[in-house]
This record gives sequence, C-alpha cells and structure tokens, in this order.
Amino acid sequence: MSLEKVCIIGSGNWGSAIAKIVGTNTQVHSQKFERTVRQWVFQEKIDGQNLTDIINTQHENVKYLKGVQLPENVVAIPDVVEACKGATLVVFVVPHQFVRGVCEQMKGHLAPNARAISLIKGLEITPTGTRLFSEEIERILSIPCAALSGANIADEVAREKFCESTVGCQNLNDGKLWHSLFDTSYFRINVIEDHVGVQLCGALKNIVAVGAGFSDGLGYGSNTKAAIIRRGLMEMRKFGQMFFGDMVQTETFFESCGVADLITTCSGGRNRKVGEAYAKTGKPMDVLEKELLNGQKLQGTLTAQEVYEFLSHRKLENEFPLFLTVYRIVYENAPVGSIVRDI
Ligand SMILES: NC(=O)c1ccc[n+]([C@@H]2O[C@H](COP(=O)([O-])OP(=O)(O)OC[C@H]3O[C@@H](n4cnc5c(N)ncnc54)[C@H](O)[C@@H]3O)[C@@H](O)[C@H]2O)c1
Ligand SMILES: O=P(O)(O)OC[C@H](O)CO
Repeated sequence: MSLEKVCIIGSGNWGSAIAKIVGTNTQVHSQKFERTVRQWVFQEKIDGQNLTDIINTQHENVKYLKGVQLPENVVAIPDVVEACKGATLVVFVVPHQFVRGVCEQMKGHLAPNARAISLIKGLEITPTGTRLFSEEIERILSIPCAALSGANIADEVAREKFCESTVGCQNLNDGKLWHSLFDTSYFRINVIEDHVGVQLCGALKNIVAVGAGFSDGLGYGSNTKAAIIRRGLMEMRKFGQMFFGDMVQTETFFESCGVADLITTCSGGRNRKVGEAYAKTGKPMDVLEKELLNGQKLQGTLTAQEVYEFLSHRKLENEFPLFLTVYRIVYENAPVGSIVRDI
C-alpha cells in the first residue's frame, strides 16, 4: 500500500500549531504516511528574510507561533502549486476569506485519489446561499472533504495543554485516517458523522465570541457572559435547523466543536479580545485587528456581516437577535451596550 502524502495549506497561528501535530504523527505512523509534510506558507518578509527560509532553518514560525519548535520534517513552501503537487491528504487551514482563491490555484495538481479536511472556521455565505467550506473545496477540487473543529486555541494546543477536537466526516474509513493524522495524548480526536454541524459550530461561534468581548469590555461579569453563550448556542442550533435541517445533529453541539469551543473562544480567543478592545476604545475593528493581532485574522466580524446579509435577504434577521446585535454594533455604529439590551 502506498503511503499518504500530506500537505498543509496555511501557516497562521492554527496552521502552525497543527503542523507541529501533523509533522509528529507522520513520523509516529510511518506505515501510513510519508514522513515529509509540505506546508504552503503565504510568503512574507521578517526583518528582510523570507518566512519560509526561517521556518526551514530554525523550524519555528516566528511570526504566527513564536517560541514553538516545529518538527524538521515540516517543509515550508511559498508556491501553493508546488506545495500541493501529488498530495493525497490535504489539510486546509487558512482564514476563510482566502479559501476560494487558494483552491482555484490548486486545481488539477492533487493526486487523483486525494481527500481533504477543512480546519477553517467560517462559512461561504452570500445573500443567495450558504455553503460549507467542505462543499466549496469539494466543488472546486472534486475531492471529498471532512472537517475538524473544536475548543482549540492554537497557542495552548501548541504548548501541549490537553484539549479535545471533533472530526466530522461522511466516510468513517477516512475518519480513521484523519484520526491517525491528528490524535495525540494532548489533542484527543472524536470522529462523528456530522461534518455539517462541525463546521456550522466553528463558524457561528466566532460571532458569539465578539459579543462576549463586548460584554467583557463593558465590565459585565461571568453571568452576563454565560447568558451570551447560552443565547449564542441557541441561535447556532436554530441556524442549523432552519437552513440545514436534519443534516445537523443536536448531539454535535455537545461535542468539543460545539459548547466547548463556545466556552473557550468566549474566554481566551482573538474575537473576544478584539471585541473587548472595541468596547473600551471605540476604535474601528480593522484598526484593532492590526494593532492587536500582528497579522492574524479576525473571523467573527466578517462572519457576522455575511450571516446578516444572508438572513436579511430572507427577512429573518430578527429571528437571530444576538447575531443581529453583533452586526449592528460592528457595522452600523449601534451602541455597544445593546449587546445586553437587544438580545
Ligand atoms: N488561531 C486559533 O487559535 C484557531 C484555532 C482553531 C481554528 N482556527 C481557524 O483556522 C483558520 C486559520 O487561522 P489561523 O489562526 O491559522 O490564521 P491567522 O489568523 O493566525 O493568520 C493569518 C494567515 O493568513 C495568511 N494570509 C494573509 N494574507 C493572505 C492572503 N492574501 N492569502 C492567503 N493567506 C493570507 C497569513 O500569512 C497567515 O498565515 C481560521 O478559519 C481560524 O478561525 C484558528
Ligand atoms: O482566537 P479565535 O477567536 O479565532 O478562536 C480560536 C479558536 O477557534 C478557538 O477554538
């Protein structure tokens, strides 16, 4: 049996943390995977040096995951076509606004039996429809795509602090393979057959996290945040039921990708952090993103806008008061205090 050739598309904070796990596991399971893991890195200069050269010599992504050693079998490649050529397993981990462009470049370069997994927390939403990134990847590249999502703040995972994550897939044989690629003693994977629910949770929780940040910035306490989390969870489930019906299982909301991710993201995530700073300073979100995240990307504000456009097109925005309020605060200058008054 030939060995699986793994490639990672993306090298931000989560992309780097996952490269550490994948690079380790291809060595542990050498009967299944080729040792070398190719990682597509969006090229940038750090003090005059290419980020890819730094990763390949120092084995550290000094911009997006400072202080964490990457396995030396992870090879950073700036050209996406070269990185993915002939790959049989493709791990997508780029911020959601870049997925389509990257996929278009990869067309025709993967192995014929390739499979993918999306670690992206976002949805492809337009006023006329909503698509999961697994569907978008399947549509553009004509390969099956599973999803991984969970209560996984990248810095904590990279420092090997115990957590769980959920793989949602349509084919349990592929699920076993993804389990071997990602599961470690500190990153425990549960495989379920609900790739839709896994992705919906990962995307929508980012809107709730921005709301939790507003609450923190206004000085409200744990009770208020718990109320935002509870209402957020209800809206996430309702969105799933309304637009994906039986494809989303209620049990999925009790997995790591569901309530656990909501809790962690509303406590320690970037969306929460920037939401808090917005409530305290009133500076525009894009300015705060630049000031506070050093090139990392906020996903919750964009998702709030995309979800609002999708819902308002159907005159359903009032059915989702928390999602609507986060949108109005960010994009319509609604007072931050409406996060408790209007939900
Ligand atoms: N960071 C986390 O803790 C975490 C955990 C779980 C899931 N996620 C999800 O993983 C996905 C990727 O996030 P991340 O944290 O790895 O990234 P990030 O936000 O840390 O970094 C942004 C990345 O985008 C790249 N980039 C910038 N401009 C680009 C362009 N024009 N085209 C392509 N790439 C470009 C940057 O080089 C960088 O690699 C997101 O959907 C996120 O929600 C993140
Ligand atoms: O930092 P955030 O807000 O993008 O959240 C990170 C992860 O999704 C938490 O699981």
